[in-house]
Amino acid sequence: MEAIRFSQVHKSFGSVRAVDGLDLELPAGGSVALLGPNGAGKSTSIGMLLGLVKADSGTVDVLGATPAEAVDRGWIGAMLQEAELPEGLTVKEIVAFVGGLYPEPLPLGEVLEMADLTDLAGRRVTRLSGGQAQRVRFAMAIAGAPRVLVLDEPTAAMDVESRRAFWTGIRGYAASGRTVLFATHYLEEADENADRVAVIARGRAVADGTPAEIKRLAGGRRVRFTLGDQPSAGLDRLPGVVEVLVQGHSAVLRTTDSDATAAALFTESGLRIKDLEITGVGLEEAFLTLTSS
Ligand SMILES: Nc1ncnc2c1ncn2[C@@H]1O[C@H](COP(=O)(O)OP(=O)(O)OP(=O)(O)O)[C@@H](O)[C@H]1O
Repeated sequence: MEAIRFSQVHKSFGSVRAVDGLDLELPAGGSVALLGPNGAGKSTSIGMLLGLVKADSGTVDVLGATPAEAVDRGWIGAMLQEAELPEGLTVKEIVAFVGGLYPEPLPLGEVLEMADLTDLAGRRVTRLSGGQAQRVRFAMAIAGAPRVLVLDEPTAAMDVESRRAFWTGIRGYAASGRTVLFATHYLEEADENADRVAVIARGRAVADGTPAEIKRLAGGRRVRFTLGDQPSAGLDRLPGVVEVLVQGHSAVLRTTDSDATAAALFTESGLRIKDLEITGVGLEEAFLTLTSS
C-alpha cells in the first residue's frame, strides 16, 4: 500500500491555483523529499496531508485513510516550526508528555537519542538555543511513533550542528520502516537525505524518482562562449551536450558534463573559443524545463 496518495488534487486561493491537478503516489517506508521552488504548492499539499487544508477537488489518502482519520489514529506526525514549548518543563518531561498522548509511543530514550537530546534531557526548554529548540520539536513529532512523519522545510531555522543531528535522526527514523516526507527547496538536501524525490512545480508533480534520476534531469551546467560568425554545426555532438542555443554572437551549451564539454570545445570542435564561462543551471530553471516539456 502507498503511504501517501494524491489523486487529481486541486486547491485554489482566490485566483491563485496553489495545487493544480497533483497526482502522486509515495510508497511506505523510507524518506521522500517534496522538492520545488517557492510557491510550487509544497506547503499547501502538506497542509492537506495533515487535514489542515481542504482540497477543492480530488482525494488525498494517508495509508488508505483520509488525512483526518490518519491524524485521529495517531498515524501521522508533523513538526510545527512555530510551536511554543511549554515553559518550566525540561526536555525529557515534554517529550515524555507528548509520547504519553499516543497509544504506542517510542521509548523515551530512543526519541532523545534520535533527536540528539540525550545530553540536554534535564535542561529547561527556556534555556535552549534556537537550533536545540527545533530538535525538541522534532522529538515531539516522533515521540508518538507516527507511521508517516511530515516536515515542512524542517531545517530552515537550524544551525549547522542541529541540522546534522536532525538528518541523522531522520535517516534513523525512516530506516525503521516508517515513512518520512519533507519539503525542501534544495536539491542538495533532497539528494543527501531522501530515498526518493518528488518534484513539484506550479502545483503539479513534474518528476518523481531516485535522487540520482532527479539530479540527472535537473542537474547540468551551462557553457557559454563567443562564437562570432563561426558555424555552430556539430556543437550538439560534443560530449555531455543536451541543448545548444545561439544568442547573438554567443553560443550557450547545456551540458551534463561541463569538464568534458569544455575540453572537447578546445580539442575537437575546430573553433576558436573566446570568453568561455561555465555556470550552474539553477534548479528553478531546471524545474521550468521539466514543467514545459
Ligand atoms: N492561505 C493562502 N491564501 C492565499 N494564497 C495562498 C495561501 N496559501 C498559499 N497561497 C499561495 O499558493 C501558492 C502555493 O503556495 P505554497 O505555500 O503551497 O507553496 P510552497 O511550495 O510551499 O512555497 P514556499 O517554498 O515558498 O513555502 C503560492 O502562490 C501562495 O502565495
